[in-house]
Amino acid sequence: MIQNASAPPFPPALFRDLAARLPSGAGRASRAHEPAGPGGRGGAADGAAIVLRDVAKTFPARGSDAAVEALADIALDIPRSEIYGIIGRSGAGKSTLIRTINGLERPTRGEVIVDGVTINRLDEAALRNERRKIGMIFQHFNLLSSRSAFDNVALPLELAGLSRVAIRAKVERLLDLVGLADKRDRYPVELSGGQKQRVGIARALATDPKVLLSDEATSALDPETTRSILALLARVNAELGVTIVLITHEMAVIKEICHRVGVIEAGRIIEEGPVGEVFAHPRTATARSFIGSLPGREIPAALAGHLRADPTGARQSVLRLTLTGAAAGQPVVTRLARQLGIDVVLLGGQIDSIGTLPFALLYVGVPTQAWASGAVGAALEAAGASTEVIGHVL
Ligand SMILES: Nc1ncnc2c1ncn2[C@@H]1O[C@H](COP(=O)(O)OP(=O)(O)OP(=O)(O)O)[C@@H](O)[C@H]1O
Repeated sequence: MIQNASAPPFPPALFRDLAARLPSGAGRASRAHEPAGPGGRGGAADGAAIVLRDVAKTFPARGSDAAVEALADIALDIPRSEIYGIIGRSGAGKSTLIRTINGLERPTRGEVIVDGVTINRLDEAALRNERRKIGMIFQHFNLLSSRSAFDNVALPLELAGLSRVAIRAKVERLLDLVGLADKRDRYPVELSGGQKQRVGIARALATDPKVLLSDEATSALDPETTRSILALLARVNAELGVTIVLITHEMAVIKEICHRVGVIEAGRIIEEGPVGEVFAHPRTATARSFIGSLPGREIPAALAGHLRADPTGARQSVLRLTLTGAAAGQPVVTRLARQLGIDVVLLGGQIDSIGTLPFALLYVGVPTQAWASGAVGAALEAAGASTEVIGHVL
């Protein structure tokens, strides 16, 4: 069954209704990349939704397999009502991290505090109770195939002991919320991937969680369906105020809806900050490579084979310019050419935005002599461009 990728109906009254029933902080209208708090730390005044203090997780040696240090010294503050993305390659520790946040894994060391409660100190019964504040969605949806969409969403409410009447009212509202009112009696096998994920989101929201964890929730979906699911998550965050932590290996997902991002590698957060800042000024090779993997960000193929690291005898130096905010709207390249009286060749790039932040990445060629003199670098710095030399051409 093909999912209609166009935006589903989201009756505003329905969001208001759900928001009114959620605890403080919910329903705050914050748009993606524009968290409500100062300095991009939306809700910093309310405290963080999730705090990880020096969290480590080592899986013990088993048989001939050595022990694995999956997480090491993770310290993170995830502000309330934000969308926090964690990106990393396969085996970096993403799933272990998210499973540690919802108490499925107990850390070997450190503290995991969700909504003020140190969850790794709770006994099983208290943890089960606390988990109601934490919803989770999965790459492969994890729906029960023997239950209809309605009954899948109803399950956590049945477990919580709600009456049939209350369950019915709530499930109908949630199915409406995710745009699936007309599919309530369908079984998972009769739904598209995007529709199954909508059921997953409705089910995760059933217990009015303060935090929603998303474990590669769009990795099994096509690009259009991915966008529609991400739009739904952004709306859940903005209108219900639910803090979302999503793990992914795709920078496009981070770019689309996250306020902040943490880059995880070998069990450590090696870089973190507001998405715009990390995109504009990545500090680690891993972050640069994730950003470079976005369409339009790679070095133009026709150029890649001709680049040399050594500028000796080169005619042209190839620069990668990153312009964000006001600088992205300025005629930086023409000004550079005029100011220094040099030819500047446009070789490739992309004009884009991260949320509402304008963003341009340009590959330009300048005379090697002008680059070597330092004049080009100084003029670009004054214009607010972040500049990297990526090679030289004979
Ligand atoms: N239950 C376990 N027992 C032993 N080792 C484990 C266990 N779970 C994870 N690991 C190891 O911990 C490391 C981190 O795994 P994790 O699944 O968290 O990575 P990931 O970033 O989610 O990877 P992927 O994107 O491939 O799912 C890996 O080396 C993995 O083999």
